[in-house]
Amino acid sequence: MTLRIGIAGISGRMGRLLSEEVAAAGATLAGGTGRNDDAEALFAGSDAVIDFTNAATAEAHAALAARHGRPLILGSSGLSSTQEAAVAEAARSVPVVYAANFSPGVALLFAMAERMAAVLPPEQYDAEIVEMHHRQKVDAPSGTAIGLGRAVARGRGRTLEEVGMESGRDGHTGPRATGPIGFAALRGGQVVGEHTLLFAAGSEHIALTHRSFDRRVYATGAVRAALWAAKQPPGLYDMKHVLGMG
Ligand SMILES: NC(=O)C1=CN([C@@H]2O[C@H](COP(=O)(O)OP(=O)(O)OC[C@H]3O[C@@H](n4cnc5c(N)ncnc54)[C@H](OP(=O)(O)O)[C@@H]3O)[C@@H](O)[C@H]2O)C=CC1
Ligand SMILES: O=C(O)C1=N[C@H](C(=O)O)C[C@H](O)C1
Repeated sequence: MTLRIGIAGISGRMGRLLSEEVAAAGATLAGGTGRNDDAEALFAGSDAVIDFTNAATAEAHAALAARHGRPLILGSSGLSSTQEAAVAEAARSVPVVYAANFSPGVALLFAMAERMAAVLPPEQYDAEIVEMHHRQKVDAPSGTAIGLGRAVARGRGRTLEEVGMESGRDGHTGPRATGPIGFAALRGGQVVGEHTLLFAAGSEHIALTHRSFDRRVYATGAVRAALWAAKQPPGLYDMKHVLGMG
């Protein structure tokens, strides 16, 4: 029997592509919801649910996934620490794949960022993250930019909260502090998603850039994650686990 996958946010930019990718993967589209639909019924009638909606809805859907015993694939970004704690709580009873970015390229970028940060001393190499997205995006910095920041902090043996984030520089900011990671967010046009991590030192710069040209790459990754998650024990996973890198 094929896996029945439900899609929360089915009419959105990602939701429409996800419907196509579910069919392309040979799975069954169990149904989909928008803002005014019955999420309870979606979870009851699906073997796994993919959510690309928004932060508040993602939190509610994490609780529904746990209540119905359904794997959850979570792509929504902009979650607060409290909302992320609710996702982690759900992952105690069901598999949850929570990825800031479902493209394989970004999974590799995170791994490389962590390794580079482990080698380049923060006293000499300032880490700066620049991202650009389409004008409809509502959260900043992007989930992927925050994920990159977390990877850099991890490479430096700390958390992002410990090293600190410097974003929205404007006016008389004073010299750059040593340690915090800088973030800049650009918005405009129809840019699907671009991220650059820059390590800047006195005598050299090294930059890693990822560009998505088609958001289908995220949809393919999310469906792959759903098929994978359906066979996993409860736990909090991300794309590196799905790709066998974790
Ligand atoms: N992790 C990843 O790889 C990626 C993550 N994203 C993230 O996914 C999210 C969605 O992105 P995108 O598709 O571009 O955004 P859209 O705004 O195009 O789509 C979101 C959809 O969710 C719907 N929605 C809102 N509230 C609910 C609800 N309570 N129940 C069900 N559906 C609801 C919206 O409906 P309505 O229009 O009625 O409000 C809308 O159709 C964002 O957080 C984005 O950052 C995006 C791309 C890749
Ligand atoms: O909103 C988007 O479009 C995207 N959101 C994700 C993010 O916040 O990182 C992933 C990708 O960059 C596209």
